[in-house]
Amino acid sequence: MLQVDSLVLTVTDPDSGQATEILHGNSFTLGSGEALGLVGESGSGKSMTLKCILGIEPSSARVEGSIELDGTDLLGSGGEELRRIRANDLALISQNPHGSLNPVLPVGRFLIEGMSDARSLPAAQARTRAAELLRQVGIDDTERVLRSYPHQLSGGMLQRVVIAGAMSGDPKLLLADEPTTALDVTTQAEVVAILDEKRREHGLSMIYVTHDLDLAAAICDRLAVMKDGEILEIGTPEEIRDRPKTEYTRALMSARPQLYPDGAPQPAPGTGPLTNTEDRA
Ligand SMILES: Nc1ncnc2c1ncn2[C@@H]1O[C@H](COP(=O)(O)OP(=O)(O)OP(=O)(O)O)[C@@H](O)[C@H]1O
Repeated sequence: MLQVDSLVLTVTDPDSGQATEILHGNSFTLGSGEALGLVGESGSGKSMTLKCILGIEPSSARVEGSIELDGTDLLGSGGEELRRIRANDLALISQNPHGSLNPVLPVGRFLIEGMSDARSLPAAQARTRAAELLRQVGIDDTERVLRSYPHQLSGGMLQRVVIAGAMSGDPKLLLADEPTTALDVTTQAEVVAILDEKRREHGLSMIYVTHDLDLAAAICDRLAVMKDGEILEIGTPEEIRDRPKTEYTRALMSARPQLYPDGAPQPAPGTGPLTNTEDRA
């Protein structure tokens, strides 16, 4: 469903006029319902890859190559149509959920406005649907959360709200950019579990950006290892573990001593029932 071919991103410094190539001709594909982990150290170009797909690269950037979503080249001409496709078919879950939510709107309004048929739904019905969305991401006290403003909720609760909002828009592809980095460890496991569960339930494709090879191996079908703007190798977690093609991948794994400690794939993290204990509101 997604085919990225020879993706090059070049950024020009507005002061010096100097051009720097950030992504160096990367190619990868993503099948329907598949999850790909983009793994690599800081600055390797993971977030920039997602930004190119979303069309939110820096204004000083030039993107070359092609990014096809179900046959439509997102880098092609036809601005309005491409914007519509991106808005309907892609959903971003970023590191900071505050960036996805309007601080002056209660959470209920955010969810209702994100519903594709919001305008045609009677208010009470939209609210019932919003509450149902929250229940699906493990939030029980829906009335209070729907009334709350983002600053009144914890990061973990907000990230669940963002996931609920993403699901309500019925996207084809989830782009998750280190969605749990800002959360405490217990909450991280809960949010990853809910994201993984909902993605599978809805049959969505996903690109999951992370530094954490263990985590990516647990929730993704394939991993792409990135370094300095280049994808070095792509393979299943087992292939990356058993037959790493590059020294860099080997080093990345040896820097993670807990990866496959028994030689067995790790189970998906935190698949138990969710609690709302991290909510401070
Ligand atoms: N707005 C920008 N303008 C110019 N260069 C940028 C900009 N944002 C990031 N870069 C550069 O692009 C490269 C890739 O950055 P990117 O944010 O994609 O890395 P990353 O792998 O996602 O790292 P992290 O895990 O720290 O988020 C880095 O060298 C970074 O300095």
